[in-house]
Amino acid sequence: MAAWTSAYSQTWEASTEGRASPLHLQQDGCLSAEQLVSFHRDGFLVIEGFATASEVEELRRRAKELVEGFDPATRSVFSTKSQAITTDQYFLESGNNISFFFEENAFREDGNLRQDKALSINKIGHALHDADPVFRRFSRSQKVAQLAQSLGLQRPLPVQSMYIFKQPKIGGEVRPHQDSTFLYTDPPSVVGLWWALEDATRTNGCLWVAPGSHAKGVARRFLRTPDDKVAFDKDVDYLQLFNKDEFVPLEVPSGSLVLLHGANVHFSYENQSGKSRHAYSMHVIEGAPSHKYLPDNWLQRKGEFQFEPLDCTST
Ligand SMILES: O=C(O)CCC(=O)C(=O)O
Ligand SMILES: [Fe+2]
Repeated sequence: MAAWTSAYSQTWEASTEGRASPLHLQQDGCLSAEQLVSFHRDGFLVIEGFATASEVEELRRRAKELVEGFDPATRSVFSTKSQAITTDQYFLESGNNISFFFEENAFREDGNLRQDKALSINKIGHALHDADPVFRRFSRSQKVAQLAQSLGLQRPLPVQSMYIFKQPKIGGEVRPHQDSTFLYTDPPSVVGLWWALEDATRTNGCLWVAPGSHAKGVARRFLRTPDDKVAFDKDVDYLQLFNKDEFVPLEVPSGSLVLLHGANVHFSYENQSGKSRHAYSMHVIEGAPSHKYLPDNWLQRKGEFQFEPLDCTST
């Protein structure tokens, strides 16, 4: 086991000694029965080596290109602390396209960027998996479809994707939250697929998850109001519901996939280190008629791209 192993996965490894690797996919590209048990028990699962080095490289290169082609005059700041900033039209429309969100601390008081735009962007979202050919290819690859199916999704439907930079020094904190808050289906079905595109460590702001937190259900929703604003339906302080010491760090090497149950509570600290922590994340729901994607979710598709399921015909 490499030096990456977090406190959590060491425990896992010890308790599964002698069995097939709990940290890798099976040869057939599916999750093992043990991995499924672990995912449903804990609300998350780490799979190392899911993306190859060349896939990681390709996604990183493409993100770099997208940023190079972006004109920072059209600016929007991403903040999980103050959602008010994200209520603008740019945010709402980003569910349909490729939009760029700056780090909160990217700007000087005079409004100019502190550093190069390539080191100032918090994330790109939220339709990379549909609107960009390179992200589309990876997101809709057979191995991703197979993984989604092996999680039990009948009609895996990706609804949101993000390239997250977690920039050196200014990479913002992501406050504790549940992904189903933002992409609610009735009944809930969201699974987050989060790929490390660089080694993620405690130093550069890895994910922290509360094992078992999904069992308490989804605490609140983030809604699009009838006048096209966004708001939470209630105030929830996750750190009152969970102690900080219930969270474990997921220190994972580049190429790892972290699966997050939609009700899992997770967060990441700001990145105070000099190293970035790039990640690509895609949220998938059950797209079968048994599950309804609610019309008051903030992310609604209009125009060119409609939601489109992963192609499971060849898996
Ligand atoms: O990358 C992070 O720090 C948080 C990402 C996240 O919350 C997600 O992808 O659901
Ligand atoms: Fe999340």
